[in-house]
Amino acid sequence: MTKLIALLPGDGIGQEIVPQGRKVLEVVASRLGLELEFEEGLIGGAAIDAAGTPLPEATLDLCRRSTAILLGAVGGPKWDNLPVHLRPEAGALLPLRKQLGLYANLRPAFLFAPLAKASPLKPELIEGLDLLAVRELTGGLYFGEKKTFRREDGQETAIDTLVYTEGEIERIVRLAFELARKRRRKVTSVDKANVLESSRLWRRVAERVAQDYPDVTLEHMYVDNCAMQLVRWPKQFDVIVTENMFGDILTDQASVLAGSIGMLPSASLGGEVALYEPSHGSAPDIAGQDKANPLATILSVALMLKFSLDCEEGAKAIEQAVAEVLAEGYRTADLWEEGAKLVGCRAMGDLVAEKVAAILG
Ligand SMILES: NC(=O)c1ccc[n+]([C@@H]2O[C@H](COP(=O)([O-])OP(=O)(O)OC[C@H]3O[C@@H](n4cnc5c(N)ncnc54)[C@H](O)[C@@H]3O)[C@@H](O)[C@H]2O)c1
Ligand SMILES: CC(C)[C@H](C(=O)O)[C@@H](O)C(=O)O
Ligand SMILES: [Mg+2]
Repeated sequence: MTKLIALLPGDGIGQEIVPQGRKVLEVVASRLGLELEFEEGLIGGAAIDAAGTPLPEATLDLCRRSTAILLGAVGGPKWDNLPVHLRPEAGALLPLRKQLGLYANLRPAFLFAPLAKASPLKPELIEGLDLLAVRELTGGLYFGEKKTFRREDGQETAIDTLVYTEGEIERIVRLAFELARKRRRKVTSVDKANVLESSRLWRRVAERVAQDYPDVTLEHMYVDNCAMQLVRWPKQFDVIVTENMFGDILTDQASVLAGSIGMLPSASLGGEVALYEPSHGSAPDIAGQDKANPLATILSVALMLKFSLDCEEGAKAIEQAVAEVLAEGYRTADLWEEGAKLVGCRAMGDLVAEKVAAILG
């Protein structure tokens, strides 16, 4: 049966990287006999400009009809002065995640061996890095009550609220344990339980869930320590599970260990449709210049094959293709090192697509 893939390029480099992801997916599909159909939708600033709203009904409808979604990025300076809820980020990306029930955001930080020199850490600290961040995606500070008002003393005041229910915590922590079982059997639950009530609840729930997984080690770590440990000794981590905003910040940091933010893919799961997107943003500083690294998007396609299209073989072929292209010395500018062969976004997409074709025969 033909499966529908929604393509939402969005803004900035989103327009350049999504076509590379599609190209690679089409090669996998043609070699392995997957029947896929693609339909493009508007989101973010592009949707504001074309349709007057960051998340048009037609886009939501397309997403709901799809098996999986490949998203580029949203946002950019052009829309920065809009009220928060009308902006591409809080007006489109967050409601899309929420409405599709995508509470689990998986962000694997994996160092491809040829990129050891692109990492800021010494080779012995970084070689073999393979950690998985499991970020809660539809709760916490992003989704609690917010308001701005003038206090009695005349001070302009703003409030954001960090709310979690035990059910929201339990489902994400449970997923982290399930994933750890297929890996190195260690879960680090990251919180700020020395200060926050929501973190104290998070810790209690994590302890409770851990009882169902006696074969997996649970450790708790404060988020500030985690930020430090990530650059001190990242290989101590297997699966990190944490609340929405902590996960947002820690994963940008972890991406650099793997060479660049342009290397960090993501899968957002939990609903009937899953969403795949690179962890980075629309990179307005390099947009439209064919400089963006498309590998986070291409590796997100590998996650799509694994989690939504039941095609482990295609996912593995993409990962192998990326490894081989990097081993041959090709680099986008963010990964540049002496002696490398500099390529643009489209050329990197072509190289991976050709390699996938060769691997799958
Ligand atoms: N999921 C999303 O759609 C998403 C994620 C993060 C930020 N944003 C939005 O993107 C806009 C820009 O945000 P920002 O500048 O803070 O973060 P960003 O991730 O877009 O860029 C940060 C830095 O990383 C570089 N970079 C990012 N992706 C790259 C890639 N694939 N290849 C090479 N270099 C890359 C950029 O050039 C920039 O120097 C903002 O509007 C922000 O809200 C959207
Ligand atoms: C754009 C923003 C709302 C988004 C987030 O914080 O979730 C982004 O930073 C991400 O990491 O996907
Ligand atoms: Mg982020």
